[in-house]
Amino acid sequence: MQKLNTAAQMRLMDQTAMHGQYAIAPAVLMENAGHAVVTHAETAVHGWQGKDVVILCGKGNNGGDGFVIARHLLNRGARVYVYVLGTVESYSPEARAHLHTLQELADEETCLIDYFAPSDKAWDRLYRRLSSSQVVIDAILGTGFHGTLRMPVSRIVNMVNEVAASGTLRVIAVDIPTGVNADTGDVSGSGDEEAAGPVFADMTVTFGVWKRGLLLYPGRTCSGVVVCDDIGMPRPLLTGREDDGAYMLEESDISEVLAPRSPDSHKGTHGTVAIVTGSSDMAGAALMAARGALRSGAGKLFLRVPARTAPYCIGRQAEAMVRGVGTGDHFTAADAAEIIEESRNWSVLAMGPGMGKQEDTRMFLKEVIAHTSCPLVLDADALNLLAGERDFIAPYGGRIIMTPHLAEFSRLSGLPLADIKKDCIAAAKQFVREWQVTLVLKGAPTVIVSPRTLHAYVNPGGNAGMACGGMGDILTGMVAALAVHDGMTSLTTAACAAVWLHSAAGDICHDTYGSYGFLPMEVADAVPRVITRLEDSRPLPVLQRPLVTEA
Ligand SMILES: NC(=O)C1=CN([C@@H]2O[C@H](COP(=O)(O)OP(=O)(O)OC[C@H]3O[C@@H](n4cnc5c(N)ncnc54)[C@H](O)[C@@H]3O)[C@@H](O)[C@H]2O)[C@@H](O)CC1
Ligand SMILES: Nc1ncnc2c1ncn2[C@@H]1O[C@H](COP(=O)(O)OP(=O)(O)O)[C@@H](O)[C@H]1O
Ligand SMILES: [K+]
Repeated sequence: MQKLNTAAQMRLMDQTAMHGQYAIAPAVLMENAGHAVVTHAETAVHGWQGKDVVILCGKGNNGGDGFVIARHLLNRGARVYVYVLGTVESYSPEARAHLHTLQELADEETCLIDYFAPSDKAWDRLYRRLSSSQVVIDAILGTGFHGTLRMPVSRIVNMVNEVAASGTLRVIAVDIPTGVNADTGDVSGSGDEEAAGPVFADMTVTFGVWKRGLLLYPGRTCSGVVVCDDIGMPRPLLTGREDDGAYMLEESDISEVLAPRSPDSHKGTHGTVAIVTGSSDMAGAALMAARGALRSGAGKLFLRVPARTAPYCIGRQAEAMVRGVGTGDHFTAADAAEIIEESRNWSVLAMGPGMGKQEDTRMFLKEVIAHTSCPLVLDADALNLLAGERDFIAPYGGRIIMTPHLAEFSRLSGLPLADIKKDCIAAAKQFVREWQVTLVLKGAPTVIVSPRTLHAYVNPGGNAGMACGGMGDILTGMVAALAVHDGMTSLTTAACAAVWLHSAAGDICHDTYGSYGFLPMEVADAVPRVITRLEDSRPLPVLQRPLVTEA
């Protein structure tokens, strides 16, 4: 699991490393940062020897990294053209020291330093320099960026993007591309066509730990391939938990929590999953949720649908035990007692996909939530029906997982869609603080938040081929099956595992079909292969350990 930090958390990390107990000299961290960029980017640019490299150095410490980069590139045989956007006095002591060293190396031939002062001539010179170079290093702004890019940075960035679009210039970003908000992934110019956009990099070498903006869209689109280098930060700072933590899920996190099946297990060991959902014209949603659960290892599966939906479901998924409830084409309050009674034998209950939005279905839903005791997975129409029902839900939140996509989340929470998109991690955490549920905010990427710790887990996988009706229904069944998977330590752990497996199965389908036309059922059918891959990759039998520390 990789930490995903905000700019403020990075500042604190830097402060603790340099001025706290560890007392690392600031120039050393900057040295390590610059050296890391040169080393990691070497393969991406097919070697530095003989390359012409433009290094754009802003007036903060990101620019300071640029001075270090220039020195190391000279040693590797490149010619460097360093554009300095700050004044010598304005730099931090460590950046100034590195600039001083570089000045000693300036020879007008292999190392040219230009204190950039905008003028027609200067712009023209920069454009020609970019056009005749093979690589540009974006050391303009790092985690200190906020708001919208201002002159002269805005024009420089536009120029870099324009020349890079011609295809001959590789763009390497230092720490984060200039113009990407490290906390949110929002970028300069979003929503304002007049404003300058961010740098679009081929590669970003980031320092210490990942910044959230490198993983969240649209920032992720600007970052290219991301490499994280620890630059010698003390280990406790790299791995310690943060108060407002966010973490990126990785394959090893999931393989460690999915316990191998015990050879003498039986169907009762693997959980009795109930899916209570569907309505007259949405039988498919119920069937897809059922398939998601079965392909994720549910021991037994009960499917309960409205009476008139049952004929479309019976026999379509032979493994599911299907029955119609009531008399109509959607659930009504009168159907609740039967489900509540049956739930005594169920390990988990999922509701919502294709359930419809009738008022009497809302009554049914609230009755079932209030009078059952097993974990509940609520998706799709169940969430639409519960919009604004925070006070009703919160007391039951400890056993509820909600899996909204962004539009459902907007309806449910009352937050405008644009605000959610601007900072989805903050929106998800705020919601969980109030509603007290485990939240799976689906999208690209999907964010899971634990109600106990308020930590956010971000799943980087999946692909645009998964943007297809029914994909979420599969996930609903998967979350339910994993919630009662042998050895899961919390609903948050189960939700993380389900989301990761779902996206990895989607990525297998992408490998086969590309971005178009693979089906939700095919994603479900790929899940066992993902689980097998995880089992095969395990070096040794592992002891169960919690993915999510809930203490
Ligand atoms: N010890 C440290 O602090 C280390 C920091 N490092 C580097 O330092 C960077 C952070 O340095 P800083 O905090 O100095 O921040 P930056 O270098 O990102 O830049 C801050 C400057 O940018 C200006 N600025 C902010 N928004 C702007 C906008 N919209 N348009 C134009 N100018 C804008 C600010 O006024 C400020 O002068 C990191 O990203 C990393 O590259 C590395 O050297 C590793 C060690
Ligand atoms: N571009 C994408 N990248 C990654 N995952 C995606 C992408 N588009 C969709 N998905 C995933 O597919 C699923 C779609 O769910 P949802 O919108 O609820 O579909 P439906 O309601 O039609 O079943 C979510 O898990 C989402 O994260
Ligand atoms: K940068």
